[in-house]
Amino acid sequence: MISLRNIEKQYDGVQALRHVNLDIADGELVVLIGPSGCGKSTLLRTVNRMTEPSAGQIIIDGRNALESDPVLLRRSIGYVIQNVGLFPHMTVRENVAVVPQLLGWDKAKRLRRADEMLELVRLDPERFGSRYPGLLSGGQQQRVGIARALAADPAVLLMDEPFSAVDPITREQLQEELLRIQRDVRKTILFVTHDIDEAIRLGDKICLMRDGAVVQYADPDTMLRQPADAFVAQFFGQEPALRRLARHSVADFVRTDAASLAAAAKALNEGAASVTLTTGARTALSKLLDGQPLLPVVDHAGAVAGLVALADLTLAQTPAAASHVNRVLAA
Ligand SMILES: Nc1ncnc2c1ncn2[C@@H]1O[C@H](COP(=O)(O)OP(=O)(O)OP(=O)(O)O)[C@@H](O)[C@H]1O
Repeated sequence: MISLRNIEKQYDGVQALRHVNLDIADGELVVLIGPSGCGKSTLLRTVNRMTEPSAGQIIIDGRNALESDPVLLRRSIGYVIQNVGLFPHMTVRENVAVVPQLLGWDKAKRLRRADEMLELVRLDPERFGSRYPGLLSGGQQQRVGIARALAADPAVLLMDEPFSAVDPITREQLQEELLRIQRDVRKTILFVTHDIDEAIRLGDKICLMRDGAVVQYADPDTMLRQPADAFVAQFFGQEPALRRLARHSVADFVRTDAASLAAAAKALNEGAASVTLTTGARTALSKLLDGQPLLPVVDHAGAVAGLVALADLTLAQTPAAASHVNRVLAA
């Protein structure tokens, strides 16, 4: 459990954080979001004391973080940033093993651990372990960054816009991977983003900030259904029901009956664009709105897994489609 109590931060003349109170339960992924300059990164960085608060308390698992040795504190908390910050002259495996090395693990143990972490983020250690980071794609580097942050098995992970620098398709894959990893490892995660769909997709809770203060702290569904004020409602936009689709992937809507599988196979043979089971439901909806009446769905091996149709994803188009969508959204 992380408890932030009455946190204030002043820079010369700027009140970056105002009276912030926030409790983050163990194993929860909390997304910080809000307009540019509202204090998201500053708040994130107070947790491992890269930024020292001007006032307030930070309690991590009952211990006052402001009384801990800041260097040891930082080593005990994973940190992932936008451009990863991998060491270019070290191999991928050595990069992942950096914190275990600082913690004094012996070489065999830390390299074994690095390979386990690379497998966790689905990078084959045989193929990627001895490469240098400059030879990896942006998405692969981001996976290495996550593997590195998890290597010493920290209970807490801080992620500051980790997926902002990659293309939208890679971003969706990384989001899916993070959710999968989180199901396995259950870390307490604070995650900063600018992207509302990303916040809704990933957050167990969302903390919306404005001018250094918390405006609303709630699970995504509550935030969308019961915005605390006009600012929150405006921030999340006019279409809360469509926003809620962001929590879903194609797998939640896919039709897998024999007729659908046959139609999907036929469409694929005719060269139709496809989506995967992990494609976000909103991405699938935009493709369908682009004019394709149905989308074949394939699994990770490229095999036909079913199809999604516009009626499945547009709310209330037909009573049957609406009730199917509402069933999924209510689940
Ligand atoms: N080192 C610093 N010195 C002075 N002012 C700072 C410093 N770091 C941040 N600030 C100011 O504190 C406020 C909050 O900044 P912060 O980076 O936390 O916001 P943010 O919500 O993460 O912004 P963005 O979304 O644009 O990254 C801003 O007004 C910023 O200009």
